[in-house]
Amino acid sequence: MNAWEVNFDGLPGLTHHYAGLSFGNEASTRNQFQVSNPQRAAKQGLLKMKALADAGFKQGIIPPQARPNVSVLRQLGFDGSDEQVVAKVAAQAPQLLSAASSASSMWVANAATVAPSADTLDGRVHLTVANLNNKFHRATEAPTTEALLRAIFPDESRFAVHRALPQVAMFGDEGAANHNRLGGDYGQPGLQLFVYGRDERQETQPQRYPARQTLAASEAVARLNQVNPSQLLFARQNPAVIDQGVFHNDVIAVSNRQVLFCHQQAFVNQPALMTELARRIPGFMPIEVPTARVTVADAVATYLFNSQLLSTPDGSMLLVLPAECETNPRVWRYLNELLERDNPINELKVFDLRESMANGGGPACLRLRVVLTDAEYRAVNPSVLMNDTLFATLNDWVDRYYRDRLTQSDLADPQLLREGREALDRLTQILQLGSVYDFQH
Ligand SMILES: NCCC[C@H](NC(=O)CCC(=O)O)C(=O)O
Repeated sequence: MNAWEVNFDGLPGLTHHYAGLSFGNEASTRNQFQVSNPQRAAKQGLLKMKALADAGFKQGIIPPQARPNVSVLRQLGFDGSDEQVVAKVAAQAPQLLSAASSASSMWVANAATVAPSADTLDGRVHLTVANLNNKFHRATEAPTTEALLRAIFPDESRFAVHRALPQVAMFGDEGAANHNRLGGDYGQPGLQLFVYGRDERQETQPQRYPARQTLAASEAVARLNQVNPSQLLFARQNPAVIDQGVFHNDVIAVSNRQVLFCHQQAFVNQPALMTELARRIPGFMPIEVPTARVTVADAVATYLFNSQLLSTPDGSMLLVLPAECETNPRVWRYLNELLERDNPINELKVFDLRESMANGGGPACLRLRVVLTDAEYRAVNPSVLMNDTLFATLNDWVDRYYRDRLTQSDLADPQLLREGREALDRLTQILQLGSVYDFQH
């Protein structure tokens, strides 16, 4: 079956700011209380989407969530009108207002785990929403993520959207950021490699930072997504790299078709894993970057592996990288040698995504990959697919509603709440999504 990889990018929201909410994500901690520029964040995201759409890749968009999240603040005991809720939390617990205002839903690699129809027992595309249980500000994303995915993939005869796993640590699930699909053409059955950081039943844990994804969660997602059991493999991320800031597997590995581009220290028992992958994937091509060339610290600082590895029509591959890779001489030298070597990667494309990067989100974090057949692609809500008109409309929309400067104290401004709702109401019309936000009900 002919199929495509369609990338759906999350759009940074109007309250994008640096709150230091993600312990274990070193960029988040380091940049706490820096001044953000939500308008620039959104435009950087839109430019990546447009450039890839112009280069012939299929590209969609996933809108931001409504923030501050007033309903979660009510759940925590703040009451009154919506404006009063915001005023009270700002005065009594500004860190909670910050968490309830996070624009973290932009990192849609954590929105869900996707199984293409070629891999599933019922022949539908399955998407299981991630519970993001490890961080409060992210765990609140799940219900709206589910509503958005249902609005984007409405045809239940082709798409199955599953709600998030139970919200407990045992089932901590971070979505596609800990999931790789390897194989041949996109439309052929692939091998789904689920990567977990923690298995509550055994094994040592990272010492310093939390492991967000559990094996029990990965197993449940594979069941929900009806992945053919013969196409499944579970592997453990190296706890030592989690302790160095690799909070998701997509900070240390990226795959496309037969290629797995990863650091030498990415996985536990890595040589055995590579042997197993070589046995199960025809033409498997690992590209393992040795520590002697690029350290884990360099990988975390530059997000070398948080790149998008995209197939071009001639069968070669393109690596989409954040600008931080270009300014690190070791990483940049390695990448340029990679182009010369015998492998499918023959082009690098660099994007300025600094607003997102400063919170620990690179090119791969910003996109959710959904492999779709022609018929499935035609069943996607067409209004979310990127083209010249949508790009122009969204740029105007960003200019109209987004601020170019935001700090923690600005979150208390009741006008920010009103601006956000007006903007998202308009956005759901542009993208023809119907009523997906709480405030619209
Ligand atoms: N895949 C990239 C996810 C980045 C995200 N950062 C954050 O939520 C930081 C938010 C802040 O600190 O303001 C996270 O750690 O889950």
